Formats: sequence, structure tokens, C-alpha cells
Amino acid sequence: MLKVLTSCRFGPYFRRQVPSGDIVPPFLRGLSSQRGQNGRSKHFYPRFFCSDASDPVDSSGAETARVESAAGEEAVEANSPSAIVPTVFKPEDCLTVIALPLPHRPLFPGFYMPIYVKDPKLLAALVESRKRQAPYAGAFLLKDEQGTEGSDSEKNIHDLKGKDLFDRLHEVGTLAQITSIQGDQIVLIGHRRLRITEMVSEDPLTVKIDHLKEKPFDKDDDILKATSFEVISTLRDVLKTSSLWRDHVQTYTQHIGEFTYPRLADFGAAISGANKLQCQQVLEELDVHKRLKLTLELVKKEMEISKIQESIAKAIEEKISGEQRRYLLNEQLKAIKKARFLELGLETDDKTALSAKFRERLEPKKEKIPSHVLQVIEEELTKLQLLEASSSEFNVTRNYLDWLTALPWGEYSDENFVVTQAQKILDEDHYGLTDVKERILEFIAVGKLRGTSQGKIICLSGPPGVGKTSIGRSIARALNRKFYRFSVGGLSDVAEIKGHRRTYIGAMPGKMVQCLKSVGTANPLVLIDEIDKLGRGHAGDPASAMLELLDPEQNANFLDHYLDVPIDLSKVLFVCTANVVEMIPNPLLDRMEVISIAGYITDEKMHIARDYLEKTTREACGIKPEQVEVTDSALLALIENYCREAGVRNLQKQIEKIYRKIALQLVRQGENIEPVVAQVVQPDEEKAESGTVSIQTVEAEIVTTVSHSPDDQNPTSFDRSGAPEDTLEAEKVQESESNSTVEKVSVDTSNLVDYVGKPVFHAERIYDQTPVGVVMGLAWTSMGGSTLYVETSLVEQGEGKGALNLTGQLGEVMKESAQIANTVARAVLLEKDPENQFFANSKVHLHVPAGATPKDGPSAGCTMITSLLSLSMNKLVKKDLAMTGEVTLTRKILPIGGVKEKTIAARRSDVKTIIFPSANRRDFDELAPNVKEGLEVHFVDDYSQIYDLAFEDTQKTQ
Ligand SMILES: Nc1ncnc2c1ncn2[C@@H]1O[C@H](COP(=O)(O)OP(=O)(O)OP(=O)(O)O)[C@@H](O)[C@H]1O
Repeated sequence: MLKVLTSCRFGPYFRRQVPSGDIVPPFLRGLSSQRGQNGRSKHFYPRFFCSDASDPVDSSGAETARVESAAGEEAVEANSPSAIVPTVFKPEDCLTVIALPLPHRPLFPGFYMPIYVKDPKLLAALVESRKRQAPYAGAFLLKDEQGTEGSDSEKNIHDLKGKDLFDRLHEVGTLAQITSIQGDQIVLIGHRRLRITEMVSEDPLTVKIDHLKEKPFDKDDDILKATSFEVISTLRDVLKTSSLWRDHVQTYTQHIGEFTYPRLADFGAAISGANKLQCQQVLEELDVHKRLKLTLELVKKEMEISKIQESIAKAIEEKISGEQRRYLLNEQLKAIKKARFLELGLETDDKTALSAKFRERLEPKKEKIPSHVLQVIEEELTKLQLLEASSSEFNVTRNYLDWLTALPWGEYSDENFVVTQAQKILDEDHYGLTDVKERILEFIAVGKLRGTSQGKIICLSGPPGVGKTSIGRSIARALNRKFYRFSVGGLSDVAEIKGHRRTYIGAMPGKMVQCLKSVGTANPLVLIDEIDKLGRGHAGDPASAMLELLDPEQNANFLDHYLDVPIDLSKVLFVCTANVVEMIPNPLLDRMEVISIAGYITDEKMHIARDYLEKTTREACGIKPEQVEVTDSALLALIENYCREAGVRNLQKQIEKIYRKIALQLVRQGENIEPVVAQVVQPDEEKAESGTVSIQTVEAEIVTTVSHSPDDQNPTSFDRSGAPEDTLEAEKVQESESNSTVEKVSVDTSNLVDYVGKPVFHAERIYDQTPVGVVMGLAWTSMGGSTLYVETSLVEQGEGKGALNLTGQLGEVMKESAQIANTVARAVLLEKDPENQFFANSKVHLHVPAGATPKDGPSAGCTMITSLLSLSMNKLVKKDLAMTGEVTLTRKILPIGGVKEKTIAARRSDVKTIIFPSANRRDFDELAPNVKEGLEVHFVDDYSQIYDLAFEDTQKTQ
């Protein structure tokens, strides 16, 4: 028999023909076919197991029902439809049944339910009833005990008997067919609704029952239809999400009987997760519409739950998949990194390896590291373990640890306290510089007596190229300290000295920490170059930061911003260099021991050039001493005409120039001889054939050269007699080649121009004998001392035309000085020659060459007065005289600076007589004898003394 479902609600689903007795609701069909038939295990009973048993009362209203029985078999496979044998029975036959208590849920018609029966009497009665072919019982839900909702244990239920059990049973239950009994497990199939009317016997509990029928309903009622469709639709929705339901439905669709509204209501309620009382309510409801409504409520609720379940599942799935993805990516990254590291020949970079590396680095110096630093390191190591390796914080911590562990905590180089050895090293590197050397030797001596050396600040001041930087390096060598140099010229960022805070990206520690890391000892010699050119600073004051760094009182606990732990710099020897001491900030200067290096006189330069510069340059160019000769006269000419500045850097450059040219010359000579040498090694026969007088001459020359070779005197050369002939020949070629370059190159005054070009430096001395109105003064510059002329000339004369013009880029002080000189000169002239009205009637021009060089300072005062007087009196000043000194309006001579530089400059210009202020006598006396040599020096207090010295024995010019 085929039935056709006639509803358009689900479109194509409702026109499908399905076998009678197995009507599958359209919403379930797809699922059934998808799931297939195979998943069922023989002995598996789900809690609710749908049967295809239909209630004939519901479907046809007849008094007979189509039920299945096990036909006397002991154990019938409940899930095997073929095992069920239909039997026809009258309901009246079943008016008294054994009451079975159901603890958890009521049994709905059409559903299987396995239960356990522990009571042997009850079990025996059930087995007996099956044998009598009336395998039916009444299944009734057990009421909760008052106040103990849902807390009945299985044991309590089995203990219930007789009247007690009767009182606890819900009135409405289900007529249940016993399909199988296996041990104490009984499988029931629900059929129709029952109501208990009275108790018949107590043990086992047997009750009288009424069979219940649904109230009559109109199948075509729209509301009923709508409600049932809504139930179906909701079920469909739930089925989409809940896999639990799908299992129920799958089983149900295989055994489902005739589809009716009451069955739909029962199905929905049975498979919903509603609690037992709600299910019991559905069971008790005989009005089909009301029952459907109740079911709809339950399935709607179920749908809500299933939605929540879905979202929970989704969220958890996302979380898990996110975590898994991250885990996988991390693993991949690690694997890639590992491969890369292996490729680079490095160990793994994981945190443990990193920590181990730091600890390994730390181990040898652990004892020497201050405890507070160790504590910080330990804290950072712990932090490193906790941080994510890809985080920026991790990198900051790693770099920080790298610096902390790399510093030479308590590591000192063994200092040299042997004075003679130190002196030897200092002399080896530099000529002269006695002051500096003495100071270093004193420092060593103190260190030796104290047992430890102290950190000190020495400041070497002087013009460029006098060896300030190179003596610093030499001091480090003499003291056996590591050397580190950093220039602070133009430094304006305090962070360069004190480091950046670690919070900044790319933060670095300051120069001092970098120094300690790079030298690897805590007592290096640090040369701070160009300290007089320290910048002004835009963020903080670099001079103050330098103060903290250099001050021996503070630097034992120097705090670098990056390192953030104090470091001890008290053992560091600081050597600063400056060109102009006056430019060093006062608080810094105050803490320094200034040693000035004034510059070199010609004689000193000769020594430096001959013994140091020439030697190092020759070695640098790969020239042997016997290959070159630079005569004394050439060197002197070089110094006098090319390198007249205070230092020797330019001299060094010129010497390098000479030696480079010599090297080229030697190589060219060697290359020119080469083809000739090739002819010499030709086989004898060839030589005999082509032998000419000229070739023989060359051969003879080469043989002569070779015989002069030191190798020939070497007795081991006899041992080589047995060597193969071609080897000897090759060696001969090599020897000949090298010896061919041994020709000596000589540089003297005649060919000096070929090497260094025309003299670039013209003599400072413009006049052999200064003319009237011209006087030589002495000046000091940051490049050393120099001579300068003060020239005065008459512009025009006429009564009342007295005036003074000034030129030569004079500064304010110098201009004032010229005004003073004018006044003093007038007064002196009035005194010496009252008749002379020169100043009153003459317009005078005063000029200080060279015009391109800015000049300032008061020390040319006396020179200006003398120049003006010379012009006014038309008298020459003494030959080879130079003077310096500030003059007051009352003609007093005040002291000046740079005595040594000025003296050296005067000597360079072949000055014979110098006039210095009396106050500078002490400075002059301190000069080395070789600097003072050959000079007639006068010290004066008053201008009248200069007048006498300058104009004595001089003639008026015509
Ligand atoms: N007394 C000396 N003996 C040997 N060599 C010297 C002497 N003085 C200077 N020199 C050489 O002169 C060159 C220049 O010296 P250095 O660079 O130290 O000058 P500096 O005073 O530091 O100049 P700056 O002020 O410009 O830095 C170096 O090669 C150095 O060896």
C-alpha cells in the first residue's frame, strides 16, 4: 500500500511515494538516505529507540491493534524487524498489567526503551507473562520524592515496593510490549496510553488500567496542520545542527510507522531534551492540538539550545583552530630558523641556548662582577625566558644582556710600572716632548709606589700636528694599557656620552661603555680628542656629561642611561687633546692637568723627520734604507721652505710624497732592466749564436751586482750546488730582478723640486731690513706662533689733517690697541722731539698684513707704537728685531701669552732680538735651551725701554 503525502509546504518532498507502514516525514528522508543502514550494532540500544509499532487505535480507531511479539522466543533481537511477529489481541485482554516504574523519562508510543529489573520476583512475573503470549506491562514514570527532585538513585527505585511504589507512580503511562529479556535487561516498546485505576496486587505491583484514546480531531484543521508543520520545520532546523538528533531520526525513519499528528507530537517530545515532567505532560495530553503545541514549545526550546550549542562549538573550534594554526606556524618558523642556523653553522637560537650563551660568557668573570650587577643580570635572564621570542621586548632584553655580559667587569690589564721600559717606549715613538714624557713617568712612579695606578685626566694642548694624538697611543703602549680614542669635536648629543634610555628603538650605550666592551679591560687609556671643540648640545649639556665622565670623584660610579647600573671608571686614564685650552669649559679644565706642546723649531723638525717620519714612511713604502738618500740640506730646505707650521703633519705629508715618488722611480728602473735579464737566462747555445758585446756587458754588470748580494756571502749557498739547473736559473732571475732595483735614489736641494714641487710656503719674512714705518711683531694662533708686520704709511699731510686709518681685518681689541698706540706714540714723539708736528698734520694708514687673515688681541700694542714712531721720525728700527706686548695709555707693558710659540716663530724668521714684557720672563726661562739658543731677549716694563732698544744706533733715512 502506498500513501502520498499531500502538503505543499515542503514542495518537492511532498509528492514522494513511500511504502506504507514506513512513512518517512519528508524532512527526515534525506537524512535517512545519507546515513545509510549499516551503522547499527546488534546489541546496541539507544535510550530512545524508535520502533515502527503503530497504535491501531490512533490510526484507524479500531479496537484491534497491530503489535509485535517475540512469539515465545526468549531473546528477540529488538532491532531486528524480521524477528517481530505481529499478533492481534483485544485491548480488553489487557486490563490488568504489571506496573514498571520508569525513573528518568516516560515511554512514548512507538519508542523502544531498555530498562533494568533488579527485583527477581518482578523479573520472573515478566518472563511468565511473555510465555503466556501476553508480553505486556504498564510503564509509568516515577514521581520525584517530595523535595528531592531527580535525586532518586537506581537502588532506591528497586527498593520501592507495593503501596509505596504505587503512590509514586504517575497515573498516566504507556502500554509497553516486552520485546526481549536478557538477564535483568528488558527492552520495551511503547504502544498506547494508559491510566491506572487501582492497585490489584502489591508484589509484583499489578494495577488495573484504562486504555486512553486521543480526543477526536479534524485532520484537515488548518491550525492543527500549521502547528504540525511548524513542529516539522523546527525539527528540520534542529536536525541541521544537532548530530545527536540525526542519529535518533535515522533510526526512527527506518522503523517509523504511519505518520499522524499525535505520532508527530510524541516523536518531537520524545527526542527533545526536555525534562521528564515536560515529557510526562505531553504524554498525559489527550487533546492532539494541545499536545502538538506542547511539543512545539519543546522543540523550539531545543532549537534555541542547539543554536547555543552550535555557537559554543563554533567558538571553541575557532579558538582551537586559531591556537593550532599559531602553533603550527610557530613550529614552521622554528624549523625554518633551525635550518637557517644550521646552514650558517650556528646553534639553535632558542631562548635556552641564548641564556646558556650568556651564562657561559658570565661564568669566568662571575667572581669579579659586582653583586648588584649580577642581580640585574639574573633578573633579565629570567625575564628573557618568559618573553615571546618574536616580541620587541625580547630583543631589547637580549641586547641589554649582551652588553651587560660583554663588559669587562673587574678585568684589568697588567700595568707596566717599570720606568726605564716606559721611557724607552716613549722615546722610541716620539722625539722631544719632554714635558709629556716626564709627566707619564711620574705617573708610573706614583703607581709603582702606591701599588695601584689611579685614573687621571691629562690634557695635551697645542697646534695641529705636534703629536698629541700619537703620543696618547704611545703612552698607552708604555703603560701596557689598551688604547681607545674618540673624538668629541662637534659632539652635541649627551646620549653619545651617557647612552640612550633602553625604551628608545635602536638605543645604544654611550661611548664609554662601547669603549670598555671593545677594549675588554676596565683600565684602558681613553684619548678624548678635540675636547675644546665640544658642541653646545641641543638636548642636555655635553660638557656636564663629560664632567661626570672625567671627574675622578664621580666616575667611580658612572651611570650610563642604557646600562642603568653604575660602572667603575676610576681606573681609566683619560688623555684629552685640545688646540686652544681657553675653549675648554672651565669646570672641565679645572680637573685637568694641562701639558702644552707648543710646536717644533727647525732643529727639532730635522730630528723628527730623520729619525721618525722618514723611517716610518720608508717602511710603509717598502723601500730599503740603502735604496734612498735624502740629504740633510734637502730636508732642511723642505722644512724651511715647505713646512713652516708648528706641527709636523705637513712635513710628514711632504716626506711621504718624496718616498712615493722614489718608490715609483725604483719600480720603473726595475721594469726597464727586466727584458735584459730575460736574455741572460737564454740557453748557452742561443747566447753563443746571438751573443754580442752589449749583451755580455749587461751580463757582466748583473754578475757584479749579484756578487755584491748578501746571499752570496751566505755559506748555505754552497749547499745548493746540487739543485736542478732550471731552479738555479729561476732563482738567478729573481735575484737579478730584485737587485736591479737596488739602485740608490738621492734627493738633495738640487732635485727636491722634482719631488715636492715649487716651494709653496714663502718666507714669513718679507723684509730683510724693515723700512721706515714697518716693525715686526709676534703673534700667537691656534696653528702655533708666527711673525707679523705692522706697517704704517703717510696718506697726506696738511695742517689739522691728523687722522688714523686702519686695515688688515683687525678685531675690536686690536683696533682699540691701535688707538692707544696712536695716543702713546704722539706723547712719546712730543717728549722725544717736541718740534715734530707729524701726528697733528698727517693722515696715517696703519695696515697689518696679510689682509685675508683676521687678527685680534692687544699684544701688538708696542709694535704699533714703534711703527708709528718710526714713520713720524722717519727712522728705521733695529735690524732683526721682533717685539710683543700690550701697552697701556700710561706706557706700561703688560704680559702676553704664547711665549714659546712666539719664540719659535721668531727663530724661524731669523730674528736676533726679541722684546718681551717683563712679566713673561718666567715663561721664557722655562723654555728648552735649544729653543732659546742664539736669541737676544729683552724684558721690558715701560715703553721707553722699547724705544731705546728699537731706535738705538739707527739712522734717519733720507
Ligand atoms: N715628537 C714627535 N716625534 C715623532 N713623530 C711625531 C712627533 N710629533 C708628531 N709626530 C708625528 O706627526 C704626526 C701627526 O701627529 P698627530 O696626529 O698626533 O697630531 P695632533 O697633535 O694630534 O694633531 P691634531 O691636533 O690635528 O689632532 C703623527 O704621525 C706623529 O707620529
